Amino acid sequence: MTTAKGLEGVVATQSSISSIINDQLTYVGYTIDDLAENSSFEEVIYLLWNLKLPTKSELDAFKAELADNMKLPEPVIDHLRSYDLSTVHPMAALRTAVSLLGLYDDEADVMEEAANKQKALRIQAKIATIVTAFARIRKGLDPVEPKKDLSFAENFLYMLNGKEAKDIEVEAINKALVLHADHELNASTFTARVCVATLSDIYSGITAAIGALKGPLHGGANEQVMKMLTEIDSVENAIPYIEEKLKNKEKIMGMGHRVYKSGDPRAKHLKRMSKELTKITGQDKWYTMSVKIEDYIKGEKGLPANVDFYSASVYHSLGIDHDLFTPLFAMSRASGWLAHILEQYDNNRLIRPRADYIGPETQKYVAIEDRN
Ligand SMILES: CC(=O)SCCNC(=O)CCNC(=O)[C@H](O)C(C)(C)COP(=O)(O)OP(=O)(O)OC[C@H]1O[C@@H](n2cnc3c(N)ncnc32)[C@H](O)[C@@H]1OP(=O)(O)O
Ligand SMILES: O=C([O-])CC(=O)C(=O)O
Repeated sequence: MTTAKGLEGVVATQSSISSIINDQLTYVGYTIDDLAENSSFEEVIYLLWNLKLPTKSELDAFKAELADNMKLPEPVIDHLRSYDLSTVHPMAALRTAVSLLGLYDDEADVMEEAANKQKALRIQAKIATIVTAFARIRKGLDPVEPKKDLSFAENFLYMLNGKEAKDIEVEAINKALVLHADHELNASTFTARVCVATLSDIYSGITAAIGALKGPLHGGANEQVMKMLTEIDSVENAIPYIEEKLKNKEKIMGMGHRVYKSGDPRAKHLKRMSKELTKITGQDKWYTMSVKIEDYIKGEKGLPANVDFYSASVYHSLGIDHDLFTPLFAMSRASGWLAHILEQYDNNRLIRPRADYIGPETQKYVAIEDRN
């Protein structure tokens, strides 16, 4: 048996959803650069789920359906109110709430394609409502109901802050949502596919995926980047801080990638946004510090910044709480998870790799009173 630690280089499935070839990311053949500049998040969700861009009337109908499904069942809101708000991480709350949503969906275990597509829509629509309801409840505020005439990005900011956002904020969130929507067989998407390949339900698949995204080697890195920047605090302190971390063999969050070697094509968009937004808000030290770190790590270790690196200063300059950075990633990536779940159901086979056993050879059972 040959083992590929961390499944590096293993091709585990075929997919028509997104590709990473020569460090270029495409969704259904459209480059991420084109989509980031031109598309709305709703258009991207439609693309990932239908493998084609919508016409104007298809997009209008899809947006209306999403908006219609954003409201949460009351018991889910009550449940969010029941946590110990001082200790629960929003990713844990989101993971639990998505699982709970399944209990209020009569079709949760109906496996027909049409029912699964409807559930995908319901989950995608409700995920921003969960994140924002939790964010408000823990501040002692009431959740804000979504407005049907707002886009997904507008509604997220509206439900979070209780007032409609400025155009520049909406553009930034929309672009971030587009950039994070799908990424081939990343750890959380693979998790979702493994889960539903047992023919388990869609809520289980998304719950499992949220759990995988939460980790700091994956989506959880964006929160850790901001923690690091906050600890560094000044531009002068950036390189000495990083030198110390590298000396201690610690990883620098937001740097490195399993697949990209020359650079993550999403990072340049977030870098540009970070420059613009930190300047407008008079907090350009976060951007300057980030550039210094990026250049230093590239020079010292040859590692590129990944999608999580500049998203941290972007979200910070939009006034978003640092522990909401990964839930924001999840709101976007849910669209990719759901696309992959539907694709997995469509051409399913149980996912079951082997392990190369390296434990003790066959042993004789020892009665408990004879063990030492
Ligand atoms: C949305 C996303 O999930 S993007 C990724 C988000 N995660 C992060 O930003 C966390 C920091 N980065 C990392 O931990 C890694 O680069 C990963 C997890 C993204 C990719 O990891 P892998 O491909 O498994 O690389 P692995 O962890 O084996 O590292 C290979 C070598 O590069 C080093 N390395 C990799 N990333 C970093 C880093 N961020 N800082 C310092 N050294 C690093 C490792 O220490 C290792 O060095 P060694 O061979 O001397 O032991
Ligand atoms: O693909 C990966 O390994 C991680 C990543 O960048 C993502 O999920 O967006």
